[in-house]
Amino acid sequence: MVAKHNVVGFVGGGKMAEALISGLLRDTAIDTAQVVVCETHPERAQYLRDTYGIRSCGFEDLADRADIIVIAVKPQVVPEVIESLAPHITDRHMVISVAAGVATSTFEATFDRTPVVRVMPNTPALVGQGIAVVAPGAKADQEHLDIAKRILATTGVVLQLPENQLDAVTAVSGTGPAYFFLLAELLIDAATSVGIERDVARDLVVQTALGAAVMLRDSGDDAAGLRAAVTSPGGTTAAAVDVLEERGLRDIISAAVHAARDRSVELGNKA
Ligand SMILES: NC(=O)C1=CN([C@@H]2O[C@H](COP(=O)(O)OP(=O)(O)OC[C@H]3O[C@@H](n4cnc5c(N)ncnc54)[C@H](OP(=O)(O)O)[C@@H]3O)[C@@H](O)[C@H]2O)C=CC1
Ligand SMILES: O=C(O)[C@@H]1CCC=N1
Repeated sequence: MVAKHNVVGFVGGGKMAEALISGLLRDTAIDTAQVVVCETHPERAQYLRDTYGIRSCGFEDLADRADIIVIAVKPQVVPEVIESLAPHITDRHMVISVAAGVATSTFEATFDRTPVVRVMPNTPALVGQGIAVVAPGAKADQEHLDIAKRILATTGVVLQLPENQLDAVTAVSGTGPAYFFLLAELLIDAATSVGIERDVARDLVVQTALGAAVMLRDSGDDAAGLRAAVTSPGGTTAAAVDVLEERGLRDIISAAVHAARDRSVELGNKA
């Protein structure tokens, strides 16, 4: 974990910040006094105070208390956050940004001596099952990367990749939970259309997804191999997969990932 003297300050207290805060606080070595948040909505700030026992404050106070500043606002808001933080950033700060698409150079253009680490986490961080990819900016050294990795490790798996892969990562694992949630939503609806009660359908779909994910992770076999093992010749799975292939699921998934990657690039260009 971060050291006892570190204070992590979140700018933006939305869904992603909450997932990271919950992970941090699951680590028994970190105290609630080591996490602060700056959030514009008073009721959201209140919720975070009530739920996690952390403090909320304004920009100046946050920069004063925290040495690790996590940027967790929407990419479109990043420029105004940089402007608001700039007068308060000193040599003791480092910045971790989770904003989709926003390059470390965007921060470095204003915070010229500040180490910046760009991170793409995902919301399963909330339940300790996240995956986050970290990429160092020009001023970040191994110590800053290690701090970012230790923070993210409280929420799940951490990988390091070059920053030029982060838009693609955003399209796969950052956005990825939504692909699986949509599939679950559609499967549950389809289950009810063949006569299964909705709550039973939910149990069937959730446990099937969990079992498939654990097999993918632990069996040593790849996705195609595991699918082949379910697919008896001339059987039910073949009937279903034929429909998915004929109707273009491969192209649909590929187009979706490209669209998400392109949007990440676009968000970064606007920031
Ligand atoms: N959600 C996800 O799955 C993931 C999100 N991310 C990234 O995390 C970042 C946050 O996303 P997410 O948590 O979903 O977004 P949210 O909108 O849930 O959270 C952002 C919060 O910050 C508040 N806010 C806006 N401006 C300021 C400001 N100037 N100072 C303080 N707080 C402010 C927002 O208020 P308001 O609503 O008024 O704008 C909102 O409550 C984004 O950059 C996103 O790309 C990365 C990986 C996954
Ligand atoms: O939808 C978004 O833009 C953010 C980034 C990745 C997941 N959610």
